[in-house]
Amino acid sequence: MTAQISFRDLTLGYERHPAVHHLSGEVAEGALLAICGPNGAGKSTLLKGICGALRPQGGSVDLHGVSPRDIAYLPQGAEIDRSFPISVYDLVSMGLWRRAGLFGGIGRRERVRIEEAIAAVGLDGFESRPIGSLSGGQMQRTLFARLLLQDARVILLDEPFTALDAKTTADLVDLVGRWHGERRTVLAVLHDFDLVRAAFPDTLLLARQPVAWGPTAEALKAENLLKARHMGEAWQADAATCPVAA
Ligand SMILES: Nc1ncnc2c1ncn2[C@@H]1O[C@H](COP(=O)(O)OP(=O)(O)OP(=O)(O)O)[C@@H](O)[C@H]1O
Repeated sequence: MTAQISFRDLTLGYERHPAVHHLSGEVAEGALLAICGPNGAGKSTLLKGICGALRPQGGSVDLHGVSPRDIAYLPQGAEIDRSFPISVYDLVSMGLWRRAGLFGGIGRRERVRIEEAIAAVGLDGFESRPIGSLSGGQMQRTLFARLLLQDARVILLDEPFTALDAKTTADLVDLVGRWHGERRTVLAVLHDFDLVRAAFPDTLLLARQPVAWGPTAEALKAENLLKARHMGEAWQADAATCPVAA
């Protein structure tokens, strides 16, 4: 196995409060990994640590030559500002900015790629719509089209299918499968265990500390889920203490 991401006794948190700690292990290049766990388990925090938005309080994340800037990261819907006055076409085209630059640089070839990405997510005809007028599902399709253009080796998705209908979910899960087929490394935070079992070969079950990590059927065994739940309930009481970060 060639490692794409290595965690070494990683601790991530906010001020002195750790949200993820004692995480060690490797994500293989080309892996399709679900990250599951109770609310507040540190799942979003882990993605932020991988893409460099949050610096480790302890330990390290090694991306094996991939720059954090070359990672495609889709945050939770709530963190995306939809009041910004921009069209579907322009938002999708931002997926090319690393190559084309922020201003100009979009020629005929790039325009074809943008149109193809919009078509691939089923949004033909929506090109000039302001993003503020889109439904939640249409917005998520738009963001996936932008990811398509980013052409990243590592893709991080934070609850990408939450509040989507079955058809939109199925279409976007297909895109994730396509990235997996292209041997990109995809990590997705998910709460829907049925979906994880159906579409994600491997799972990291997190409750601040790793509870289980491996083939999905094994990681999501009832006893592991129970353990994660108990660990989740336990930290509510004394969330502020951590011998590692203190
Ligand atoms: N910006 C922040 N400042 C301070 N604490 C934070 C911040 N963001 C998250 N936290 C805390 O860190 C812990 C982990 O949060 P995180 O968002 O990573 O959990 P999660 O597993 O993604 O949860 P959920 O399933 O509810 O989205 C929580 O206790 C949360 O309150």
